[in-house]
Amino acid sequence: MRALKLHELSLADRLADMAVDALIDEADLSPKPALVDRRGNGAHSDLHLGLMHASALSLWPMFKEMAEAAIEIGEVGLPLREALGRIGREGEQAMLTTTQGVNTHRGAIWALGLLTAAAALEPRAVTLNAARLALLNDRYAPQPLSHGAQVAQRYGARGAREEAQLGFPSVMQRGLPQLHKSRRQNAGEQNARLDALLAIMTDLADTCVLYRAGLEGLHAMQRGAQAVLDAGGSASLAGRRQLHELDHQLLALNASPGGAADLLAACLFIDRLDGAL
Ligand SMILES: CC(C)(COP(=O)(O)OP(=O)(O)OC[C@H]1O[C@@H](n2cnc3c(N)ncnc32)[C@H](O[C@H]2O[C@H](COP(=O)(O)OP(=O)(O)OP(=O)(O)O)[C@@H](O)[C@H]2O)[C@@H]1O)[C@@H](O)C(=O)NCCC(=O)NCCS
Ligand SMILES: Nc1ncnc2[nH]cnc12
Repeated sequence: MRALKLHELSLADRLADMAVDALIDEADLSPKPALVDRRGNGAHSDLHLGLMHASALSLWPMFKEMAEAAIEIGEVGLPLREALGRIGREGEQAMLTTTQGVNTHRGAIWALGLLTAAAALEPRAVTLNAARLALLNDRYAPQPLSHGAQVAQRYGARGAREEAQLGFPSVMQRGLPQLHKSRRQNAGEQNARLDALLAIMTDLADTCVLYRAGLEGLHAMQRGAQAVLDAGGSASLAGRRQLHELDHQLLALNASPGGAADLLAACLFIDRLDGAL
């Protein structure tokens, strides 16, 4: 039998591979504060690493379909936005079937879905086109009283929607520059990725943290992440001590930065895409 050559994969196949790889790399990265990783389930009683992997793999057909819709429709506009909304909702159902009802990757479906579609349209304008798509109003989107919506009412934090509408500032201005900086400093790839996650955490209005632990949790996350970076980052002994301290603090507050984790996956996706151009 002839071996499958990677370059024979379609653009949509390759983008779906990159999105799933980014989710699996995020899940495997350890030690992440209060998140599911190779050490354990962090602040989650209903999640574990195997479930995160299964969830990520279940989303491959959805990412492929999103990329194909973008290629077929060919431009940013309401038809593509509403196609992505429909495909995203079906993907969410596939995820919930796989995880038996546990929300593993809702935020990632949103962020990586927009980025995958934008990459299929024009790989050199990914965050710009993702933001333009996020600004369009999907007329068929249900308006559930999600955790994000409840937190928006209570604290005025706008979370995942705004992050995408602004072109992913936490990724482009914090995560990616830190990833590159830590790599330049020879921190090692895993430490560079941890530093990128921490950089995202320093300023994010993570609605998962706000919902579970309020402003106290959010401030603990932001300050603790900054303290690790100030101490020298994950590759330094002082930074590692701060990282363990942050893990303990967030676990005590039951504060899981799931939004930051999704944005790290978005950061790794864009990094991979840049490398492929
Ligand atoms: C437009 C949507 C993004 C909906 O947003 P909204 O804020 O209304 O809804 P949420 O359901 O709260 O989902 C937002 C998820 O985004 C992640 N997130 C949080 N803060 C940010 C941020 N500042 N920037 C970016 N991303 C952020 C986060 O996802 C992760 O957390 C999930 C677990 O959360 P939760 O269920 O609250 O978990 P627990 O506390 O553990 O629950 P319990 O144990 O207490 O039960 C996990 O999945 C991570 O992924 C937020 O959860 C968009 O989602 C939407 O409209 N979707 C509909 C389908 C659609 O149109 N898709 C579009 C395809 S392009
Ligand atoms: N590693 C992780 N742990 C908990 N929630 C998450 N949401 C996305 N990635 C996650």
